[in-house]
Amino acid sequence: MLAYQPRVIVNDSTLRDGEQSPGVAFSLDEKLAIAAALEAAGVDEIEAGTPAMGVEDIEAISAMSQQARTSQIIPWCRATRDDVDAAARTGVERVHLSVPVSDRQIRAKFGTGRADVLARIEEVVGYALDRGLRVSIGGEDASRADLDFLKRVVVTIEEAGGQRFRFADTLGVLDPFGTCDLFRELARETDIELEFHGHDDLGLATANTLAAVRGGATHVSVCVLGLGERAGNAPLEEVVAGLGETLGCSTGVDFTQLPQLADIVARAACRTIPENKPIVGSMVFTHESGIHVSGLLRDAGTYEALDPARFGRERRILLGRHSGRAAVTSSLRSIGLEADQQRLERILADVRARALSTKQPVELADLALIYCRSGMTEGAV
Ligand SMILES: CC(=O)SCCNC(=O)CCNC(=O)[C@H](O)C(C)(C)COP(=O)(O)OP(=O)(O)OC[C@H]1O[C@@H](n2cnc3c(N)ncnc32)[C@H](O)[C@@H]1OP(=O)(O)O
Ligand SMILES: O=C(O)CCC(=O)C(=O)O
Repeated sequence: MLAYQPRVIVNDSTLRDGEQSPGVAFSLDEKLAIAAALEAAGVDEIEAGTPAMGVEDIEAISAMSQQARTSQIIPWCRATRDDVDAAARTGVERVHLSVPVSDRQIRAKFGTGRADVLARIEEVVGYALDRGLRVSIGGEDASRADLDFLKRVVVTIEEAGGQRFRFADTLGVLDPFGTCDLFRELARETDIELEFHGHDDLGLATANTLAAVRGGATHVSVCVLGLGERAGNAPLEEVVAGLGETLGCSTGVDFTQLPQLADIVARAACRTIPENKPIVGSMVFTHESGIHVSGLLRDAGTYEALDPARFGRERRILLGRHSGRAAVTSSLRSIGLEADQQRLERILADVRARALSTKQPVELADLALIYCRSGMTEGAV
């Protein structure tokens, strides 16, 4: 039997933490388009913004909530009555309330201590429940908090009637083994839902998110393309693919929608998608090296663990400085050309030289020219 959830709920925060990326600002139309694309991809929950920011944000969250059919729209709030009141004005049914839980943040932000945080949770959860809202609580900086205190936090949430605790690795300082252990400890303490929100300061956000699920997290907080504060958050596309591929968990996300979703978000965020970005980068299903291509042409599984078609992508073979004979022969055949062994050697040498001089892949049109030239050389000899 699996020790972790076979169906993990995805909470996408592109429109909240994602928009907190320096310089990123989404218009209402962009927010509605992103929310629609997230829903079309099968994302369960959309953290849609921060009502405390003002009327524009309240109206945007409200508009997304009216548009949504299957995704739950959830506003992000601080743990205050005023923020709950602002959230209630959006007309949503659920609210997420965040509170610092590390001693360092509690002291700096509230000038108080742990008892104050527990009292705030109790008070504000009750306040939100009285307004007919379902409540989850976010523990900001949970990764630097005392574990025994975190256990008291989850018990307090449960007793107050909250339904979820989000563990935030706010500064991205956890490692996967530690994350898994922490979730095992918390899952032993409570029956409420447990969510992980990981930042990527050490490049570990995806790994930590998968480890949290392994430890008992029921929910994962992610952003498309890993947008978010500083180095960003765990990328939605990596987490859903990783959960499926490595843990065999389903998320309900339609992987074929991921490239389009990434394009919509990248455009709205004015960010380019790195070519090697897992799942959605333009080059991640493209192969050049001779040994790989020779293997792939016999059996795609030799050098491809992920089937590009599952992600709405296509395999591409490019010619370049690392190409071998099998790749060149196959590319020539794709444009109706054949070369004997000697001619193939000349073509391969030319392909490599061209790739080096241009620092670009050698396109099929270039290959056709190289092929013609190799015929002329042959005639001249
Ligand atoms: C790790 C994260 O991602 S946390 C989410 C970060 N998101 C944002 O900051 C959203 C954008 N923020 C904003 O638009 C503004 O900061 C607002 C509207 C939320 C608040 O604006 P202001 O009233 O001008 O406050 P300001 O930004 O100067 O400071 C934040 C205040 O929230 C308090 N605060 C911070 N976190 C919490 C919390 N979880 N619960 C209660 N209060 C909190 C701070 O202590 C500070 O209080 P103070 O004004 O009494 O000193
Ligand atoms: O408390 C939360 O909801 C998490 C807030 C956040 O974005 C973070 O701590 O990184």
